[in-house]
Amino acid sequence: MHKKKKRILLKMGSNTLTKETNNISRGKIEDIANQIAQLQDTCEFIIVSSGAIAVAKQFVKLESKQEDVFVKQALASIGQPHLIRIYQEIFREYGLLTSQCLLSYSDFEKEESKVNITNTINVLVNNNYIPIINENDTVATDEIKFGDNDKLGALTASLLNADLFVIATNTNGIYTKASIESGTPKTIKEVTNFSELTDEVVNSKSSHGSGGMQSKIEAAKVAKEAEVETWIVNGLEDNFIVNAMENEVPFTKIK
Ligand SMILES: Nc1ncnc2c1ncn2[C@@H]1O[C@H](COP(=O)(O)OP(=O)(O)O)[C@@H](O)[C@H]1O
Ligand SMILES: N[C@@H](CCC(=O)OP(=O)(O)O)C(=O)O
Repeated sequence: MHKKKKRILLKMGSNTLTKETNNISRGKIEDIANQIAQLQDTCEFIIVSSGAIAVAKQFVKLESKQEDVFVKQALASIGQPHLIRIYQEIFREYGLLTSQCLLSYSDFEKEESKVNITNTINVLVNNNYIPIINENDTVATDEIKFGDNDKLGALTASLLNADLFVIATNTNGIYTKASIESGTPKTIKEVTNFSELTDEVVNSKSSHGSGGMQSKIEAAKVAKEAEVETWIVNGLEDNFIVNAMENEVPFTKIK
């Protein structure tokens, strides 16, 4: 009998996509494609990817006396088609098909939009297309102001009944605060109760990151309410999804 595939929502931040440089890493996108190709018989993927602003910054500097956020929105508009082109080129080499969906938080508050998102994405996935989702930064500024696309990932994972929400970041999951302070970071392997985490988050984030670990914890809460399990994994490492599945690397599971 045909077994139902495990639906995985993968969130890639700018930081992991650039491997902490100022350029999008084609190698990282190849790593993602390679993993999806390895897992395609048992898993189906939906990707929430940032990186539009980072790509645009590689080749354009916008002149504007306007607020920073307007400039970011314009950069996102310039970078998004390039970001998707890079995904499309690389994924095609692995025999994988891609599509683009631009969403915003407010779309998740309207019943009609929710039904439309679900229907579109289900048709895409059922036809072996991998939807690549980003915030529609022309109309919404939630994520470029506060978030990390983490919440967008959580809302999408919840709406689309994902079996697993994987947040790729630049640490081996959530570390204990004491271990960060002593300089030997130690991963919290499993979280069942969010109150355990309130004291662990420290006030730092990576070079391109915007929300820090707190926004990932908030996202995991949203996912948990919809009974979706979240994994926070180190997306800088090669084969990070497969290795987490095989328990070969430290990461944080939030059930
Ligand atoms: N307890 C913690 N464990 C791990 N990282 C933490 C913790 N508290 C804060 N952080 C910070 O959160 C960062 C990850 O968030 P962020 O920079 O927004 O990443 P991304 O760009 O992947 O979304 C880490 O690099 C680290 O500086
Ligand atoms: N939507 C925007 C970025 C949103 C954002 O800050 O995301 P992240 O890289 O996850 O911190 C983009 O694609 O550049």
